[in-house]
Amino acid sequence: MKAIEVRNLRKRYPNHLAVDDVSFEVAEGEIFGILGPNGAGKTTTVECVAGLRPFDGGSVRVAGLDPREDRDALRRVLGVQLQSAALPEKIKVWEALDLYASFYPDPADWRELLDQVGLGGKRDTAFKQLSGGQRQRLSVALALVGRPRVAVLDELTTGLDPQARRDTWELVERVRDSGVTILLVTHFMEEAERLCDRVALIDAGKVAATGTPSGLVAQAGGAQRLRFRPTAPVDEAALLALPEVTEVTVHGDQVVVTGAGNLAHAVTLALAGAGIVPGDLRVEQATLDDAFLTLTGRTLS
Ligand SMILES: Nc1ncnc2c1ncn2[C@@H]1O[C@H](COP(=O)(O)OP(=O)(O)OP(=O)(O)O)[C@@H](O)[C@H]1O
Repeated sequence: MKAIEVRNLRKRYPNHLAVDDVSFEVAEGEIFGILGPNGAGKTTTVECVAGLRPFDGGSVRVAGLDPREDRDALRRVLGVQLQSAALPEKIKVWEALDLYASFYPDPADWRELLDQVGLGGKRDTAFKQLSGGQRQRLSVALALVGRPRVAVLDELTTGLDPQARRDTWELVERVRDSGVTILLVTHFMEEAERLCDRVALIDAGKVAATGTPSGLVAQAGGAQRLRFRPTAPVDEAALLALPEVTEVTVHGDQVVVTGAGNLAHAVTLALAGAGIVPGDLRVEQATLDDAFLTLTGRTLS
């Protein structure tokens, strides 16, 4: 059985078709990403998956359960961390966890969970006194306190500084290693590339493509770019004749070579043969953003 199955999901708000046709499957133990720009319909999709929003068409199963019919059973297998997790300002960290734990028949030991998310020293701190990163980690702990099989994490690292973001990524990996399947919503390409086993690229309420991050990049052409300042003029035609090269452009004293395969090796070898040194050589790999652009004509940001 798949951990999550979404088929032809459709959700219309009064003035807006937010989710037009979204289908994907998530296997047990996967970190599955929903990646797309602001307004693409990501949050609406996961809210429908989590049983928090009615939808107009299609079907959703989480661990075989229908969020519309099996609400109580769903609550026991699914943990949800949403973008706008609002807690009372004065509630202490331990009180929030204790409260959430009381909703479940067999909750996790929240003291252990606090240590796992790195908030062991903050148990008596009021919610309003936590930093952004600490609030995010508390929201992950709250999503996990019911020992879910599946966790939904929405825009988990938005607003965090780079170090807090990396810490949160490690936390998510540890959660997955403990056996939880994760559905992760993000509009950060780096986050999807770093964390996700597979990704659905969502644009304007539709899935543009689904696959592994590297597979999606390769599917969209998998282009690489080399930039360098040659010590002597390059023979553009000779570079273009290499099977790895698709384009050569010269901007002032900088040359940009685009291609695929073992591009860096082929080009540097050809340059060496001509006695040219590629100064300031930089190799740029195509990213999920490039893949998104190729597939949709839009960028993620
Ligand atoms: N409650 C609502 N009523 C009406 N329209 C809504 C509602 N919630 C979202 N929308 C609209 O639906 C579209 C999809 O919103 P959604 O929040 O699902 O996108 P998203 O991909 O999660 O974006 P973001 O990353 O900005 O959260 C947007 O155009 C949004 O303005």
